[in-house]
Amino acid sequence: MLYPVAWHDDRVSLIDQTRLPTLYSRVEIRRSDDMAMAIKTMIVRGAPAIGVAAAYGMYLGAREIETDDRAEFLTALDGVADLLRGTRPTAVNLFWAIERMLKTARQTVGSVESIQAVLLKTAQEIQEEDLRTCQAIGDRGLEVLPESPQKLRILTHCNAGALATAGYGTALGVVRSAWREGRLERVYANETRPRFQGAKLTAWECVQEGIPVTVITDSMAAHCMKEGLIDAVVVGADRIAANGDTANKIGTYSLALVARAHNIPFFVAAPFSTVDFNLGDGAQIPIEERDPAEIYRIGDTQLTPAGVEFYNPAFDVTPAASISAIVTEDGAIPPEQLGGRIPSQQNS
Ligand SMILES: CSC[C@@H](O)[C@@H](O)C(=O)COP(=O)(O)O
Repeated sequence: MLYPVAWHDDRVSLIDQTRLPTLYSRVEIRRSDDMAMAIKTMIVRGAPAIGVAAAYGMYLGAREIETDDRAEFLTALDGVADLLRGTRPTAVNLFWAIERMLKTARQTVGSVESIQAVLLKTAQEIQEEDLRTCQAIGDRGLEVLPESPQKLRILTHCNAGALATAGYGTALGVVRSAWREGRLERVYANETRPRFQGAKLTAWECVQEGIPVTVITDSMAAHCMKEGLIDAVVVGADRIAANGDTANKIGTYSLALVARAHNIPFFVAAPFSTVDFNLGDGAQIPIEERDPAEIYRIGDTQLTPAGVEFYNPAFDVTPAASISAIVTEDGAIPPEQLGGRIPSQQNS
């Protein structure tokens, strides 16, 4: 199993996802500002993995605070939270994990040292919970996949795999479970412009596990559906509003539309930590805009002439009505019923 975030004695070890698939390497993180930078530069990426990384970032920041005074400590910890919150705006798991760490710190009675110890334990719990959650999502996904053909061809977008979570993955968790149960023929992976998470990361994960994978460019999805090559689409999510509208990697929305046009089921696989029950609908989800260089340059190659302008939104919002079901750790939920399913810990 792949673990993109790992705690080792006194530091966090991250798989450097900017270097895959050419090079598998790990980056050692000892400070909260380095963790913030790792999230911003996408050394670690994918909503649940960002949440886990931010939780450890909060602990690293807590460890850096030099005071015995509880009030001073909690004020300084708010500063760490602000630093980490400023890294990426769309994936709600980031904010969810930071809030949970802050709440834990405020509720812990005792010395600063004891709060620091509890924060490390909480970050580890968030990580372990996400791994269990993803395994549950993967297995519960089997309940909604089409019954025929016996072996399915599943199309996915971006990377919602082990690399994007504590391990196992959400959308790719469903793929992994289907593969284990003999229900998968192959994965079609959209390359996912502009950063190629599908071509680089999803394909790499599949190759690691011997799961047959075909990479296509994003513009080929409709054609492949028309050719009868796709039985189901399964994607992850960065933030889901209470009405089921779902923000995920740019290109997901058009994929949902073409899936509907071809009568192919379109599933979102995500943990409850990705649902933002405070937002009534997807129009309120903040969409990250990234450096235009992601569009106009690949490696050292400049793709466009000088003088053109760019727009580089990293995510889009798929309306709930275009989603067949949201596969959570509690099973598949019709998007319109999501609002009634606030888990108790998010209700408080
Ligand atoms: C289980 S990960 C789900 C999403 O976070 C994933 O599909 C995605 O859009 C990741 O975007 P990224 O910009 O690579 O962080």
